[in-house]
Amino acid sequence: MYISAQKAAQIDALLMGDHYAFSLEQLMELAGLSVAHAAADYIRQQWQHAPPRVVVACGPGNNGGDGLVAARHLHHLGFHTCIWYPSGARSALFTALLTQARALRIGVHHTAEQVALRRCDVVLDAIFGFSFDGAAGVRQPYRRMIESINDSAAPVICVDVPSGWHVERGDVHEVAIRNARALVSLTAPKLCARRFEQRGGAHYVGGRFVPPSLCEALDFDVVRYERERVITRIA
Ligand SMILES: NC(=O)C1=CN([C@@H]2O[C@H](COP(=O)(O)OP(=O)(O)OC[C@H]3O[C@@H](n4cnc5c(N)ncnc54)[C@H](O)[C@@H]3O)[C@@H](O)[C@H]2O)[C@H](O)CC1
Ligand SMILES: [K+]
Repeated sequence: MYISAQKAAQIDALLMGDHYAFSLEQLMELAGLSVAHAAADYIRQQWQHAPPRVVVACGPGNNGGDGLVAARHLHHLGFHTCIWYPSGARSALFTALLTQARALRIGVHHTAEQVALRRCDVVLDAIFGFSFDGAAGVRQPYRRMIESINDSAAPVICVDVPSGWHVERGDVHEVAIRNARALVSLTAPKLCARRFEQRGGAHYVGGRFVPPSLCEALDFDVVRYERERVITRIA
């Protein structure tokens, strides 16, 4: 069930290829919806009385896009949410996601100072996913972003991969998210999720839309989902 970075990229390419014809918009919406449901489930178990502010930290790629979608769904689920997005939108899709968030009065910030992260916040880490390459370290402004999340000691819920972790080998780099409490794997857990589970973190999987023929073609399994749920907790 645990897959390599290469297989994760192959799954995405096949989903968006001629045979299955999903659009990136569709996949991101499904991913972000699953992330919001998993984050809400985790937060409601941990903070029964005073739900925290959720700071959604978004990186420059599609993992960041999942974060932008999740921020909107978390708002609809009743959470106080803000977005931390240093790169700004780089395509019409991301511009639309920001417009949708702003229309809900979700704050969109560029710097750590504007976000003013506090220990009582929860961070949704959507900085890097399965395309992270840590061989030459983390480039700015994301190095600073990860360091200030670590300095805040706020608990972190990670989208697909804890940012800065090696997608397969886990927490082996100098700059990486340290206070990861929960992980939401998308479609199938990446190999680093094994290390995450060994540390006792809560592990959810989302993405209840993958055609069985695609699993067969690429030789991987998906988790079982109960009733009408879009996420399942596996650890
Ligand atoms: N199948 C699904 O369920 C879907 C999952 N999705 C999410 O997409 C990400 C993968 O997205 P991708 O755009 O390929 O890459 P990332 O977001 O992981 O990051 C690429 C981004 O980061 C920059 N970068 C890479 N290494 C570094 C570094 N060392 N320092 C600084 N910056 C770095 C790179 O230049 C790019 O800009 C997956 O994990 C899911 O979360 C999709 O939503 C589609 C469906
Ligand atoms: K992440």
